[in-house]
Amino acid sequence: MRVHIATDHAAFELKEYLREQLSAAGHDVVDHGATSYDAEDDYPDTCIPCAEAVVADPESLGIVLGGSGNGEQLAANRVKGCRAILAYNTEIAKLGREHNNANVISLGGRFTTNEQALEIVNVFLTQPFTQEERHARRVQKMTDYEDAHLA
Ligand SMILES: O=C(CO)[C@H](O)[C@H](O)COP(=O)(O)O
Repeated sequence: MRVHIATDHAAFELKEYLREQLSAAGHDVVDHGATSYDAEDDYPDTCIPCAEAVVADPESLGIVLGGSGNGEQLAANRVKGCRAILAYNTEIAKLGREHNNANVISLGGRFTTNEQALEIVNVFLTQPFTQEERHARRVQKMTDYEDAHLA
């Protein structure tokens, strides 16, 4: 699967780890930066382009990383068509795919080990959306809102 990934400085090492692990597992990983550690960088600069790439490539999924994951999720969700969840365990990641058809996962690198993050990401990448009517209906209502109100 093609996987778009982005981070700020706070999870730079985690991004490098995930990129290596996911590439080794056969995923086509597209790295949207940061490309080096810079304590003054800003998460919207990498997370928004990452979310844009996911929306433009509907077969792909995305990962945004930061210290908490909060701002990174917020930044990704500025992009029309992006459904980013903040996940802190495997069950939340699973539900994000099953119920919400999330296409981006946000993780807080200051609150998870590299190994925990990889486990969460692997669940996210492998769990399909259920397609159940009630979940599809709710996701569609968000899409309808975007289509009606967002450029
Ligand atoms: O998690 C984040 C945003 O939600 C950022 O990674 C975090 O705010 C960066 O903090 P600092 O500039 O103090 O390293």
